[in-house]
Amino acid sequence: MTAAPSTTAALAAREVTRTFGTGPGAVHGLRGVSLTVDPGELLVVRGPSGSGKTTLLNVLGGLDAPSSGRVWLGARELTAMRPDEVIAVRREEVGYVFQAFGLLPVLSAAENVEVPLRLRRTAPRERARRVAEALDRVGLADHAAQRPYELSGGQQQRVGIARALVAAPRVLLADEPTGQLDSATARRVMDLLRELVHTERVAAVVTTHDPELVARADRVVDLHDGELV
Ligand SMILES: Nc1ncnc2c1ncn2[C@@H]1O[C@H](COP(=O)(O)OP(=O)(O)OP(=O)(O)O)[C@@H](O)[C@H]1O
Repeated sequence: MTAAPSTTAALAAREVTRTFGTGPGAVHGLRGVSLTVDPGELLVVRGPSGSGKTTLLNVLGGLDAPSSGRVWLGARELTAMRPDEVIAVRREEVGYVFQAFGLLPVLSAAENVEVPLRLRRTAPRERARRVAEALDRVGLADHAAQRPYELSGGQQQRVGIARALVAAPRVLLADEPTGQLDSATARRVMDLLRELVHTERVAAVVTTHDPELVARADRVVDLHDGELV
């Protein structure tokens, strides 16, 4: 019997498993993971390499389907949707921050931030307004025209955060977002991420090994061999 998610949770997973392959060689990426994240909450998922952190984020964000179990974004069950519905809901509801920033090198900071709005077919004037606002929130209003290679690592990740939040998603997923930053820069980026999660009321799931990042969580869970412990 699978319990229904709390009505206030922005994100919920119940008894999620993800198995790669079959038979004796099968790899159990996730084994019965259940969690909920509320709006404005920063949940850190900590775990050693290979514990299933990336697999969990992929399943929570609808980039991968679980082998069993259920996932909800708000009241909508991702695991009950057709693939095209999942893609549409993902664009509407989920922002991603990547370890290696994931910026397109030929685009300026502003154009990178604009990408999710173009995917959602937001009108040009509204796009320009939202991009300027998002860059301002991450302190990069004066760097809008610069390409990623003209920015520091911390600035590039701030562009990544602006891009993830520009379309006001319900959920933010970040896989080792400070993994490529020196510790002082990582602290500043984390402080910004935490502040934005709280002010924008987005439900965030962030994976990390970084103790600085763990210290800034509202809640921490540990993943070991695909299980929450
Ligand atoms: N597409 C796949 N096919 C087969 N096995 C996979 C696949 N993706 C992940 N795995 C396996 O599932 C387990 C969890 O992997 P995952 O990448 O989620 O771990 P992780 O905690 O994110 O690790 P890291 O911190 O090194 O990124 C590992 O044993 C991995 O080899």
